[in-house]
Amino acid sequence: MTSVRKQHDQRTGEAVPVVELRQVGKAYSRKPVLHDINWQVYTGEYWGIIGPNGSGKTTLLQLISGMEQPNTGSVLLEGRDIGSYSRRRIARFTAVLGQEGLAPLHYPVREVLNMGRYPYQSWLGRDELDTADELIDQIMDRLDLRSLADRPLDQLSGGQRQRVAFGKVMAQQPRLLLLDEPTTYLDIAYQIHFMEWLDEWRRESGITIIAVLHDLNLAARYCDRLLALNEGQMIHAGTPQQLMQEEKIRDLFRVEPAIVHHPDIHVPQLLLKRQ
Ligand SMILES: Nc1ncnc2c1ncn2[C@@H]1O[C@H](COP(=O)(O)OP(=O)(O)OP(=O)(O)O)[C@@H](O)[C@H]1O
Repeated sequence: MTSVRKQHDQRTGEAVPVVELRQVGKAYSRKPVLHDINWQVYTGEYWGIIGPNGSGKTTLLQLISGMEQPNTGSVLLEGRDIGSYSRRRIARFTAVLGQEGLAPLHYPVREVLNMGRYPYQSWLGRDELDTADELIDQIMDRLDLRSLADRPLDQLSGGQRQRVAFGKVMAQQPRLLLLDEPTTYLDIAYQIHFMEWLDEWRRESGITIIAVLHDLNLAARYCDRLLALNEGQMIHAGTPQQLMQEEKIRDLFRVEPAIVHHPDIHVPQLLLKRQ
């Protein structure tokens, strides 16, 4: 797998954020859904976005992926306004994995993984990476997909399709990975496998990850930073230790929390008391 290098400002020598939001606001049909978001994400960071339903998490991801445009402020990728990038350039830079994974189409798994290489292929289908086939093989091994290589997607379970979707974004070799509740359809064993694969990939390649996660315990365990949104406002940004505090979780989600510490890895974990 290729590794991602940190970008620096040539004049000042300072690290340039991979993603920067400056005073970003977004409204749908005049209804504001994000207000004045200022946020910087640096190479190799792993951010979890948390917050109640409807707080603007998916909209934030859509602004960073270029699917939606802000009404006010600007979104920058490596210091340049996202509007100045071509579609193909964004497809090489950013990969998006949603909770739905992939539609159950009649395409074999290997071909679907190969679709992740489209941004690198000429119109004749030639990949600019000579070792693209080996890359796909490595990904299939890592994700336990070898035995499914020739099976069409529409004969796989939802969880298997989600693994294929993950393989496809790995094949895309992005610098930035955006995940929207990626573990929703996975059983608890695959949830942990998935988060471990992601962690391994990040450590090897230095990829930057931003993930919307409803499961605060997974977020606290794997992310090194959390951003909390409430009604379109950025309420907190900090480490899991800073955010996973009873008062903050109570205010954000209107629940009665009890924070305990994981017995092995000493990260804060959430239990819910009866209301
Ligand atoms: N395409 C759209 N058109 C109109 N309103 C939208 C659109 N997309 C989102 N919204 C509204 O924007 C607000 C934020 O939605 P968003 O999906 O970003 O929230 P979320 O935090 O991801 O929610 P959830 O946790 O339920 O997935 C909601 O009130 C939603 O109804």
